Amino acid sequence: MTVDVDDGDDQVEPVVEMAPAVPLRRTFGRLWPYTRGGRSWLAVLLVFVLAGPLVDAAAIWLFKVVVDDVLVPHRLGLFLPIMLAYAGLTVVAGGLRFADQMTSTWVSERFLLALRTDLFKHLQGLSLGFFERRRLGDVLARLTGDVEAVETFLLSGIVDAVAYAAELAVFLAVLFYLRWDLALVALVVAPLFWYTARRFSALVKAASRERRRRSGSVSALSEETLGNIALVQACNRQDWEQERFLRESLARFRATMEATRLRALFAPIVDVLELAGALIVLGLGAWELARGRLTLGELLVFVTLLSRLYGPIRGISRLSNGFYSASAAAERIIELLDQKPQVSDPPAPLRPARVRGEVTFDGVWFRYPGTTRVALFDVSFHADPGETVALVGPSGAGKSTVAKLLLRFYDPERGAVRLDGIDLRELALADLREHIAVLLQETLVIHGTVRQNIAYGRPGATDAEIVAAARAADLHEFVSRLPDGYDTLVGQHGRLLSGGQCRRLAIARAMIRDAPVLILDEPTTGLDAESARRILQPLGRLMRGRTTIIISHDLLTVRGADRIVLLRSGCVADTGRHEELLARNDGYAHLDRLHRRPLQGVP
Ligand SMILES: Nc1ncnc2c1ncn2[C@@H]1O[C@H](COP(=O)(O)OP(=O)(O)OP(=O)(O)O)[C@@H](O)[C@H]1O
Repeated sequence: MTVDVDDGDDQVEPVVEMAPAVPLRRTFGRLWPYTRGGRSWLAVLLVFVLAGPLVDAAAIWLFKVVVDDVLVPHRLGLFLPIMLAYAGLTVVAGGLRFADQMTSTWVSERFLLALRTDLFKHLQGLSLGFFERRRLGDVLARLTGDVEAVETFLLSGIVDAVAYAAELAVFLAVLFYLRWDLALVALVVAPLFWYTARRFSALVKAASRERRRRSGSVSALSEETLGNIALVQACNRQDWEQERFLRESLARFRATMEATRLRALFAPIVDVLELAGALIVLGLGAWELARGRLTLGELLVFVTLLSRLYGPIRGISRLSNGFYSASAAAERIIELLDQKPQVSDPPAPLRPARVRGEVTFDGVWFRYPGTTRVALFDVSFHADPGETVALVGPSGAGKSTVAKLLLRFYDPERGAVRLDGIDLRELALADLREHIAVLLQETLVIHGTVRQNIAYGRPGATDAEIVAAARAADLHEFVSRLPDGYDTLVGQHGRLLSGGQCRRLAIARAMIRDAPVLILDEPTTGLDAESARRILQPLGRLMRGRTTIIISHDLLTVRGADRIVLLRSGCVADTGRHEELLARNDGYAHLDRLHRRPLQGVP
């Protein structure tokens, strides 16, 4: 592998933007609710964590007793009970460590579970517009890597901080009890620890934010390249993609090295500070020993306790580095959690008992978020229950936008879209979409069996209903010939099915939804004449008795519609039946001629 990609990153548009900085307190407040359900265990964990240093301090104290009361005065009778006490303390310490490890893993994994599932739920509720703006790979990286990284921030962070604080308190108390003056001297280096930690954490945070951003970029590029592999290979863009990937990976590598360099530099600096503290105390201790103001046992215990004291001080300083790097991940999660869906349920949604399927667009104006161009411009049309309304017009006229508004992926800027006379904004989103079945241009097939794909339209559908839907979609015969019938896996994106079969699968799925309103977005796109002809019949069965909004370039498929709405540049240019429009609208007649031309000469 060559690693000589120029780092002239500044001129290149960033793959993924840096998430906005969030103060630590807010990060904490935003993530704390996810500990719900595990808080009592967190309290139990704290008890274990607090008990640990007490047991340790007792063991160290026993050591002093051994030296001063057994070894120095040669009173060996006390040896056995002291050893038994030692053994007892070791067993208790081991038990505490086990319980501590199990409980802390449980608490942190529960926290991650809650955070990740909530984030996933939140993402699923976000509007289509969010996904159209964001790079999916980056969103996935936040859902996986960043969630994982944030754990340090909240749980292990808190627990370790409490544990260190407890150790500090216990050991300091014993040190002060032994010799308060020596203890004070030992603490002289503490502010230096603190100052160094503060300086380093700011630098570590900057490097960590960069690292997380680049991880998102790497993930986004992987998803885009591998998801479009056919295009990449067909256009021979592998080298270019490799270069982009390498550039982001290198940037991530550099950011990781920078964070590691800072952390690695921090450790020896702390060692030097610690050694300085210990040497001062040792010097003073030896002086006191020589003058008979300190026993040997006391000095040994003092130095041992001192080494235990610096452990937590060093730990707390290290923790602040970990805190800051985890908060870089937390910022990326909070940015997602702060996203509000562009459309949401009304506070008190109307719940009509029965929907007949009357669709009305009433003076609808619409602009895609973040754009200035008006996509729909005072669009009005009406479909009575059971009627078929066709939306036709040149590419970019706004036909698919009408469908998106009917599904309430977006809300109109002005005007209203109504179902049975009720503004869609007054209905619950789930209820609205329950009443609409949709056949998109790109047929969506999930990785699963034929049966699962059809039943995706209505969970809980019986086998008989699935077969009936497949029959109506002219799919049953084909499925019956498959080796595993309805249990045949269709492969990711329906790779094992032809375009026409995928379309019929989608028809079966729409059929089983049995919704009063149907949206057909270019139902014959991408199919050859024979396949297109073969789906017309099942489509007809699907449309029967339902209000159908059919979007098509192809005037031949929409001639029979009850009404045709001719859209041009986001406006309704004309409305009427095929013959009426043909007679009075030159633009429509022109479109019609365009569609006929390729057919001329066909026998
Ligand atoms: N997500 C989006 N963000 C911004 N602009 C968009 C978005 N989707 C569509 N547009 C713009 O809105 C206009 C209408 O697009 P729309 O997809 O509704 O046209 P269409 O008539 O369905 O075209 P086609 O027949 O090619 O599918 C176009 O100018 C398009 O560029």
